[in-house]
Amino acid sequence: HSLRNIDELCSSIVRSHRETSQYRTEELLALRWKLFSREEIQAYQSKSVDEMWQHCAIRLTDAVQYVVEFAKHIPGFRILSQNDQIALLKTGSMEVVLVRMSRLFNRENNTVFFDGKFAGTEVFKSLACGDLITAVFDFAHGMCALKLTEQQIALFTALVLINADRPCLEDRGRVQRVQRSVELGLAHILHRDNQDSLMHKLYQRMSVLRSLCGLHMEKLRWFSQRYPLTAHSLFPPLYKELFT
Ligand SMILES: CCS(=O)(=O)c1ccc(CC(=O)Nc2nc(-c3ccccc3)c(C(=O)c3ccccc3CC(C)C)s2)cc1
Repeated sequence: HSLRNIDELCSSIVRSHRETSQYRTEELLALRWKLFSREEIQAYQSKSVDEMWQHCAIRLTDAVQYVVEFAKHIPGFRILSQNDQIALLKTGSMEVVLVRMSRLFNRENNTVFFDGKFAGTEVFKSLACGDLITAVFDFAHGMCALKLTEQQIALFTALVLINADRPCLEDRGRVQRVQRSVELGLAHILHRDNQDSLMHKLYQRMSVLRSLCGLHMEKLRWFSQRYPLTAHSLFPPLYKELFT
């Protein structure tokens, strides 16, 4: 790995992160204080469980769509087999969405960007999965505390996605080689930013992410047992494809 092609790898990952971030951080920071009114919060809280789940699943699927685009622009990702690309997206796309979402988290009033404004946990009450919501907010809080730059987020999310430990990979060796180059890219960026100490913190975040996504899958299983019709016919196809 000459330094030149690590540099090239980093810039192509940062470029595809920029091109596939649904919202640019700066435009969202302008919205930071746009909160839901009492009436709007009431409206969310009076939705039925399956209505609110469906509403969220649609927004989550939008965000996942951009992650799929991001993955397709990562040089090493494209050379993997179709099946390995699907396997990595199946287990990694939600994790990438959660990392990306945390850049739009306002730590001052503990709100996350949702449906065009910033929402506190009370907005998600009718989902009936308070522990998942608390865990998502706590994770976002922890990510914000690291104050990652967009470039660091780009390399970190590429590493979250290209993970050779994922289940049912056909060519684990090839994924390992791509993962290694992305790891070198992240280490290069952190060294350049004089923040080598962040690396082990990011690895800790990755294990929190894994348990958080496990909780999301567990809640989704609970939901689809209780509301099979909604889960099977009203959820977006991509959501079903990736999360069930
Ligand atoms: C991710 C790319 S981005 O450009 O940063 C971006 C792009 C778009 C948005 C707007 C957006 O869709 N925000 C959503 N927020 C939440 C949410 C919800 C509960 C707590 C915290 C955030 C969504 C969810 O549906 C969600 C997310 C994580 C776990 C669980 C759920 C709900 C389950 C039941 C489907 S969607 C935000 C950020």
